[in-house]
Amino acid sequence: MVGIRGLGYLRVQTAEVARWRELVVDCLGFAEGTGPDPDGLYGRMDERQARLVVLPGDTDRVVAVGWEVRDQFALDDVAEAVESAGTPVAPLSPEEADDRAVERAITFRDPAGVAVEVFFGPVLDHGPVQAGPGQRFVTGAQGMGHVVLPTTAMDETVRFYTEVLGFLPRGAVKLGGGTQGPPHRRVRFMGVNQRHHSLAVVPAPRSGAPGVVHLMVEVDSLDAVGRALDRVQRAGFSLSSTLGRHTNDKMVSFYVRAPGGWDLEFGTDGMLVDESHYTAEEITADSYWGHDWSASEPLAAFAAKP
Ligand SMILES: Cc1ccc(O)c(O)c1CC[C@@H]1C(=O)CC[C@]2(C)C(=O)CC[C@@H]12
Ligand SMILES: [Fe+2]
Repeated sequence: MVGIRGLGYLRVQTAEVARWRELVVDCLGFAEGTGPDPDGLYGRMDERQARLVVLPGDTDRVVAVGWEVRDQFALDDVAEAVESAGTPVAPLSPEEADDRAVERAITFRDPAGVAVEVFFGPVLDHGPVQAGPGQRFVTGAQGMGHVVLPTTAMDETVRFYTEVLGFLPRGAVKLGGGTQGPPHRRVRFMGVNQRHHSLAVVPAPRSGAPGVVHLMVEVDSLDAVGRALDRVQRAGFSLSSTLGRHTNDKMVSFYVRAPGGWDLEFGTDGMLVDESHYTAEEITADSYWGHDWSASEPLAAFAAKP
């Protein structure tokens, strides 16, 4: 389909690694792996050594979004396409690649200012994935999940991901319920595999930390979502949105606020896109039911300049 096959990993930094551990390990059922930074948190979902890496830092922000390609040839193709589009590309050093448990990777900035890494050859950990009881993450051919990135350069960001990196448009939703009159601002969804969207971009008033709106991960049962929802509430995390079912990817999910003012979306029952029939549609509601955002604090990405 396209060079990039899926969301491979997300690296973030935080001033509150311990609270992150309570959220992702104790509540959301990530298995805890090990990695090069003894003070970091390495969240496993499957045979990969780590999908969600939480590193200690003084501010809360995304460090890198890692996209996976098939092999070394696909990686070279991506590097060439990005360079030709006028964006400087740097290889990661062998030490940096080891650090990420991949064979080789490159890095560059997207028009939203996010550090992107593209890699091939993830190193596997064949030990059992000690995820939450009875819980399995949905990854494999659909990748780790999806990320939603804020951008002050909407058109360039969408053009970059679609025309340079080969992401496929997977529809849109107007912001403000479409009541504001043209020109409309839209959230745009993009995919690289059968997961409806691996990436969405949202127009935002400013750039900078945290540089992300949410990360979505999927599990294989509604009961696992419900139990995680019980645990996040018992552990005193605030729900950004109640449980609901989205109209585009059909995912049943809730959103929980992570330290740093962005969200983790935790869902199940996402649809599989069949590219032989799919056309990009515009939805007019987030959800069939649920997804009440009214009690949540504003996302840091949409707050006025600090
Ligand atoms: C509409 C939708 C479909 C599938 C998703 O995985 C998903 O996260 C969303 C929600 C996107 C949602 C939005 O459209 C408007 C602006 C919102 C409410 C935010 O500020 C965060 C989530 C955003
Ligand atoms: Fe989402």
